[in-house]
Formats: sequence, C-alpha cells, structure tokens
Amino acid sequence: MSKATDAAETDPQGERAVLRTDGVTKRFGGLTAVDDVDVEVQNGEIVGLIGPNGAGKSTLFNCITGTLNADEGRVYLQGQDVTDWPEYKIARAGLGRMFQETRIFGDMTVRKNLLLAAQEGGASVGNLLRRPDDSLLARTEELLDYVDLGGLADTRAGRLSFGQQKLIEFAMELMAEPDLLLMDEPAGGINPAMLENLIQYIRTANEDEEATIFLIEHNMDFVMEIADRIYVLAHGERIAEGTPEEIQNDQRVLDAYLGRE
Ligand SMILES: Nc1ncnc2c1ncn2[C@@H]1O[C@H](COP(=O)(O)OP(=O)(O)OP(=O)(O)O)[C@@H](O)[C@H]1O
Repeated sequence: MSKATDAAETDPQGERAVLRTDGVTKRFGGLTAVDDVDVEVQNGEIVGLIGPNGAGKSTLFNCITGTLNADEGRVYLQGQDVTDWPEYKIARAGLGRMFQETRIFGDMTVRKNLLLAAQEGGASVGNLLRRPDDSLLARTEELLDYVDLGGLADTRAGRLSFGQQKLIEFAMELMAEPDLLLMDEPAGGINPAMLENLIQYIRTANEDEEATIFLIEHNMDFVMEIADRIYVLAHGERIAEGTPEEIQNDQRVLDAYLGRE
C-alpha cells in the first residue's frame, strides 16, 4: 500500500480521539435525519448525546457502527477511517454497542452469557488467545462483582429482572474490552431506585476499566449527572456541545425541547 493511501485512511485531524465524525449526513428520501454532524469522543470520557424525539441520535449511532452508511462525511475510530467498513469489522476494531433491549440468552447462566460475549467480541478473539481460561473466568467474576451481581453467576439469566439483565449486558460488553462503548438509553426502563447504582457502575467502569462511553439518553437527570460533556441534536443538526451545566443553560437547547425553533 502506498504512503498516500495510508494517509487517506487515517484521521487527518483528531489522532487522539477515540471517535471522531466529520460532517456525517444521512438522508431518508427527502428527510435529512443527520445533517453535517461533527462529534468527538476522547479516551476516558463519558459523553452524552441528547435531543428531542426524532432528532437523529439513533441514526448517528447507526452511521458510527456501520449499521447504516452515511451519505456524506467520515467516521474515524482511533484515528482510522472506518466509514466504509462493514459493521462486524468496526465492532472488531473495538466498538461496542449496548441496545435498549438486551440480547441475553435466557436459558443460559449469567456466567455462560459473559463467556459467550467474550468469544463474540472482536477484540476478545485476541483476548481469548492471550488469556488462559482461568483468567477469563476470573474476569467474569470480577465484572459481575462490579455490578453487584456476583452471587448470580450460576442463575439462569432469564430469571433476572430487566434492570439486572441490563447490568449483565453491560458486563458482557465490558468482557470484550471495547475502546468505545455506545449505549442506547441505558437508564430506559430502569427502576428509579436503581438509577444511582447504574450511574455508579458506569463511573466505576469508566475509571477502573478505562471504558470510554458515548450514550444516548432521554433521562435528563441521569445524563446531566454522568456525562463529562454533552452533544445536542435537533432536526438532525448539532445545535450545542458543552458541559452539563452549559447545556442546561443553553437557550437553543431549551427552545429545541420546547419546540420553539
Ligand atoms: N430507516 C428509516 N427510514 C426512514 N426514516 C427514518 C429511518 N430511521 C429514522 N428515520 C427518521 O429519521 C429521523 C431521525 O430518527 P432517529 O431515530 O435517528 O431519531 P432519535 O433522535 O434517535 O429519536 P428517538 O429519541 O425518538 O429515538 C426521524 O424523523 C425518523 O422518523
């Protein structure tokens, strides 16, 4: 491969960013669901993505993961241009995604679910080779302890509550040691009493596991408490970026939520 080709496949600007999108645009027929959006997530950050219903948040996530092809713009993961890569290859390059619904195997034990996740995750193929089985099992226990579910390793996953299943799913994602974890409404459907715990679990993973996290969230209290920085989309456009405090005091954001644009 020539030097020139190499250069074209790397991020010309944000080498330090785990994720950078440059002018990502996605249209569905006449509707521009994501309009020229730039976002950047640095290593170790927890970044929120908010906006009213239909703002384009999920579509932007889908363009990042390769579930959808952007019509315009580029997506860089760890400085590498992954825009035209298939979804599985982007996942293997270190991008994890946690959906609102869980993908747990209900008939299997919690431990088995975690071990399977380690095998599935792209980065973890290498991990499996590097890690002896014992250490993979130890890792399972460690992650279950993180989310205070250590006692449930031998329980059938289908017997757990929705909130517990979400925590298992979170632990499953961490098994693959992603460079970046995209989370789709982690607080959705979680019992309000458990929300503080969830914030703590995500923070611990961020600090101890160096998990970099980009999350869509409708629960404002939750996202304001957990995020280092927040991006706001409305009608596909990025209308604001800043700390939770800046975002809460941004008139454009208030207007967008009140439908006053
Ligand atoms: N596959 C699709 N085909 C046609 N239109 C779509 C498709 N996916 C999304 N849209 C439209 O694109 C716009 C953005 O949708 P998207 O789901 O990305 O918004 P969102 O911010 O995630 O919304 P919500 O918070 O309600 O989940 C909406 O108007 C939606 O109807």
